Amino acid sequence: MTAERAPGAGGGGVVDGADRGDGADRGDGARRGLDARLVVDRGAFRLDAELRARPGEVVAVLGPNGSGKSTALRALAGLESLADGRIGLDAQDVTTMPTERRPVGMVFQDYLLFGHLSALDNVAFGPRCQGAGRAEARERAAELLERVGLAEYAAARPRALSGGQAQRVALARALAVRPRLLLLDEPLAALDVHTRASVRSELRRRLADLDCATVLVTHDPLDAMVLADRITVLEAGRVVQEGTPGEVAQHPRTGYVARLVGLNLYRGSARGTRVALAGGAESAPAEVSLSERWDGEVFVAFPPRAVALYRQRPDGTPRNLWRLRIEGVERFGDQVRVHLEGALPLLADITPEALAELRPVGGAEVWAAVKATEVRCYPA
Ligand SMILES: Nc1ncnc2c1ncn2[C@@H]1O[C@H](COP(=O)(O)OP(=O)(O)OP(=O)(O)O)[C@@H](O)[C@H]1O
Repeated sequence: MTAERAPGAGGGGVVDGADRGDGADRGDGARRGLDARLVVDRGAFRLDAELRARPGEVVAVLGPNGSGKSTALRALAGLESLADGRIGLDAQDVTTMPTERRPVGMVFQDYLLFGHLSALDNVAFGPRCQGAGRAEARERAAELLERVGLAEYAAARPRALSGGQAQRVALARALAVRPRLLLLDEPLAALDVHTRASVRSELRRRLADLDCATVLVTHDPLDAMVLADRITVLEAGRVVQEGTPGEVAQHPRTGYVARLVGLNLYRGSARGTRVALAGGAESAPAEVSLSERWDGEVFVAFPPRAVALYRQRPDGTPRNLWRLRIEGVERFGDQVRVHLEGALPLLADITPEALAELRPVGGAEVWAAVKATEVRCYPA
């Protein structure tokens, strides 16, 4: 479950058994996808971060303002030169390769579509720059617009597109250069709140279909949780945590991460007002009840402060009630954060007085309750 650090010099970062390499260009054993150490000096600020993403994997770089997210993305795109480190892409060293020659597609925060070009010509722009003929570039652009569901908007100018559609054109444009690395800068920041949720789910599905490595930067934990397979958290130019969204949410390693992902988050399958959770690890799948009806694959989330803990089974049973084991307790601001395990892993923030009343001894079992109205649900 927990992220492992590669042992030894030059290792660092997260590895798994199947892909344990040191990033050297060595044919079979070489790491595919992105394998980078980015060192950028900007006077008082220094970015020194390792970033890895396998082909088909989406890695979110999450961090507060000024933590170096944009610097990292710009360095990957070749818009920022490295003081030290290396950028490997599918075992090729692209550290000093000029931006325009890198097999990298980028979606900028406000999409930066060319206002005077049609959607089709916007998408055809990259292939044209790479030397494709006009007909070939437009053919590839048409295919990509179709893939993002915008075939009928080929002739439209950017100003005639909604925010979500403009984002799809920007994505098609980035993919048109057949990138081995896709970079997304705050991909949902330009959208209003109502559009965000639907575009987020749609973008997730599109990213899941890609076979290139994807790195996106965001300061919104929800975007990172929903869009990414793995999250790398940057603070002050350094990686402070990395892992799957579940790992990062359940085991914050800094106050920033804990506040940021102050959510219990699960994925599951909804039917009516019940969600059967996926991947219940060693235990039987738990269920979460909702206050409204949903169907299909969803995320359910609720904050630790929405959890009440009881020694005895409470009367007037709330719809979500689990018997769980206390695994640990720590101070969390003026609250106490209780780590629970069992049918589902859970964080509960309660007052020190409430903890005193529970009188937990090691491994004690308690009842954890969450009102269905506290549970947020959104499409996976
Ligand atoms: N052009 C520049 N020259 C010098 N320092 C810069 C420049 N641009 C950014 N910085 C500094 O580099 C650091 C990292 O900035 P960066 O924009 O990468 O952070 P970020 O995590 O993307 O922040 P935000 O979420 O606000 O976009 C900051 O301390 C910033 O002040």
